[in-house]
Amino acid sequence: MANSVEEKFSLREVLDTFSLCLSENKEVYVQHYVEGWRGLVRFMNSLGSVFSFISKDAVNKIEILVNFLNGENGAHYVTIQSMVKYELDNELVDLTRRDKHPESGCRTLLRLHRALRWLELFLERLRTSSEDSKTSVMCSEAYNESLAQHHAWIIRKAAGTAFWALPGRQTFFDVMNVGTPEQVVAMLGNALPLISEVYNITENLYAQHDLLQLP
Ligand SMILES: CCCCCCCC/C=C\CCCCCCCC(=O)N[C@@H](COP(=O)(O)O)[C@H](O)/C=C/CCCCCCCCCCCCC
Repeated sequence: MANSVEEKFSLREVLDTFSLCLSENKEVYVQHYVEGWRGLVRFMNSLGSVFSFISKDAVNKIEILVNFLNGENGAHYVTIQSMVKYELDNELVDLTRRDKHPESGCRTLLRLHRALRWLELFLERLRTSSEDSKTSVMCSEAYNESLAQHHAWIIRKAAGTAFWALPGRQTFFDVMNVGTPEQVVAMLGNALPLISEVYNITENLYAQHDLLQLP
């Protein structure tokens, strides 16, 4: 009993983790970024095994970044900015096709970065939704506007099927464990600008170095 209380998911805590991502000079801490994703994956796992193919991929990418952070060159992976500089300076990124560095930090983080755009779009829809809005529709619209453009047909099909298994809006809100729908809306209103800022800083950094299409 004590365990289940301790482990109860709170979306507020997860989104707070994203607020820790930014340093004073607006660099993005990799540690907090992956912690934020870990929390989101926990939330997704609580929705059922139909999402496990998605969470496996996310966990795999989180682990790749954690291994860099804990590895001998970990000091270079403290922020996304230092990671990009280190990997580019040392030719550790496959720029045109996957070859010597198929799992660089830069390409791995890019996949999560694209997913962060999906999250931003989905949460914004959720924030402005009404009682009869369908989470499956909000989720697939957000997906089609973001991640889908980078996914093969088979992945899009599987994702589209999984979205139909999403619980309704009220159950979703309950699992988020934030409080009343009004409190959820307020919390999303506070969290979204932070998520957008992390997204925009990363997007600009990747654009500046021409890294947005890494294979
Ligand atoms: C209101 C509560 C907040 C919502 C909580 C959302 C929880 C979401 C948690 C995790 C999201 C999944 C992140 C997925 C990362 C996908 C990265 C990716 O694009 N990987 C593909 C490309 O990788 P490489 O092959 O190039 O290495 C890979 O092919 C993908 C495979 C799996 C399918 C990914 C489908 C993504 C759908 C995202 C929507 C998740 C919906 C969850 C609904 C709660």
